[in-house]
Amino acid sequence: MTDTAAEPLITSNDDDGEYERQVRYSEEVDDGDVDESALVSPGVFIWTLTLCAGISGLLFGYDTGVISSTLISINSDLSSRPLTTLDKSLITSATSFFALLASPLTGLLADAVGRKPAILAADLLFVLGAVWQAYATSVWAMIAGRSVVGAAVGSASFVVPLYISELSPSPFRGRLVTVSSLFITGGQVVAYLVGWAFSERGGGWRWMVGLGAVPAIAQFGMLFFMPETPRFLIQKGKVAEGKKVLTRVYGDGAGMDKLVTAVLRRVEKEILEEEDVAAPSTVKHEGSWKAKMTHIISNFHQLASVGPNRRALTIACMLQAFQQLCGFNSLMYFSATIFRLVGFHSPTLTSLSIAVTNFAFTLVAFWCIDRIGRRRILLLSVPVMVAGLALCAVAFSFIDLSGEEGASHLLVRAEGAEAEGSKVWPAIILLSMVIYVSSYAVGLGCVPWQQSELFPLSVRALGSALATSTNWFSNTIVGLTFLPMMEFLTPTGTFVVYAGVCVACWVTVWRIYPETAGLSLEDVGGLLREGFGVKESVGQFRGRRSER
Ligand SMILES: O[C@H]1[C@H](O)[C@@H](O)[C@H](O)[C@@H](O)[C@H]1O
Repeated sequence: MTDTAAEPLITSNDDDGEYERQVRYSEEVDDGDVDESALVSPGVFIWTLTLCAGISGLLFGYDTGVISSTLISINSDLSSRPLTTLDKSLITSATSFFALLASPLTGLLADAVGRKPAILAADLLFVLGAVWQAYATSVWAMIAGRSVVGAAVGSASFVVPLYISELSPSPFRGRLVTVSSLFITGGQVVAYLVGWAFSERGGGWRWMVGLGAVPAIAQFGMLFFMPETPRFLIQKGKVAEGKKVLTRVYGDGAGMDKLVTAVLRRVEKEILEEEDVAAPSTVKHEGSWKAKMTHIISNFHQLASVGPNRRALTIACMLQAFQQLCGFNSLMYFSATIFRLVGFHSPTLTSLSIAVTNFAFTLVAFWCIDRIGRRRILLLSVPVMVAGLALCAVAFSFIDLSGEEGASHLLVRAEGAEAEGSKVWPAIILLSMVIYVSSYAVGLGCVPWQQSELFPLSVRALGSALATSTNWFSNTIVGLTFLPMMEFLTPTGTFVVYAGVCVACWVTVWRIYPETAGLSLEDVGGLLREGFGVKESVGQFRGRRSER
């Protein structure tokens, strides 16, 4: 390792973000020998931070999962009348729509004031939204409450993986980011259970939605003990503080001080290299509003015009779009409806099996995401999703859904009637959905949330935020189109369409998604410098695996 005890590359001269930079890195830094692969486990400090931050994931899962039970137990409690289909659609889609709007705004906030304040802001919104919904007396008040929760979910869903990924040592980054997916899917299971527990009580839905405030308050309290990410601190010139956090992340075992200094250098080097590319006016005088606006515009410009950034954005948005367009959340929102339609007597319990399968297989992802690699997991799991969907499509074609009203009244039928006939095909539908959900949970359910690692520091928050918006945009589309598709394309046609999306996903992943497992955040950028770096990354990954 070269001269790790030398002066810092970026020196701070005051606390308010104005700082000088010393461009002297080229000869002194050789980061090729930063070897994090010798680290054995993440350590208590990083585990504590990951678990604290993960609470936002729990809220994300809870608030998106609880809506199906809430809708069926509201009865006439809002606006003194039963909910119409339009009310239900608006209440459901308000969340994803506001999540879509909130992500880029929080991206700017996370860039300007930090990742930690962005989590804090999301907590305040979670509490406000929960209380608002719990006291709502009209449909519009409920829609407003769901919108506030949506803004919270949108912010949290992008900032938490970003926070964890910027804190994690590279060998564990995939796993630690997947912890937030575990919290999401765990939150969905809790939401189903709470929904089931309160569904028979008068006004029980107020408890369902109001309970969401509790974890948010707890996380808000814990946040004060959580640090900002070292990468953000160093970028803002707070090098000593950043180094302190890195030291706590890596621990003070033998050789760790060298490793910490080397990681610090690598981050500094990346910042300086990026600033060489950016317009000089955006680097100096960060205090004024005009400069802030120029900085934001320059970030958008950098994201769209600099080759590696554009490629990172393409991969991240494409993965997030496929995560939703493959139709998974139509099961989350409507599985009870589907199971009742095909004749299950306890549809809520059956749909709980979907949520539990999703959670259980996210645990499998947690185990294998760094070992097997992100790309390989997707290439292996997406074909299984296709098989599950194809089986589901075939099984539906053997079930007679024509009835008196015909397939055009699926929702109404689902509430009143059941399909007649053999129990075999409904069981096959359940089996096919379990196959589909388990393969989704292992791959597409969590790999796209690794998005932050694709972007260099200067555009990481903004890039991740735009990819998260793509997720919520696609989520809204699936939410709005699922029932009409079931009606006009038939259930068989609908699941065939989702299978087609999965095939497109597989081809795209195969062509453009490089293997990023085990690479440092700063090295991923190097892969995307000339192209998508797929071949090179796969070769490097094999090399790293055989060394271990
Ligand atoms: O990663 C999560 C997870 O897979 C959830 O189960 C799903 O509901 C979300 O939409 C997704 O973003």
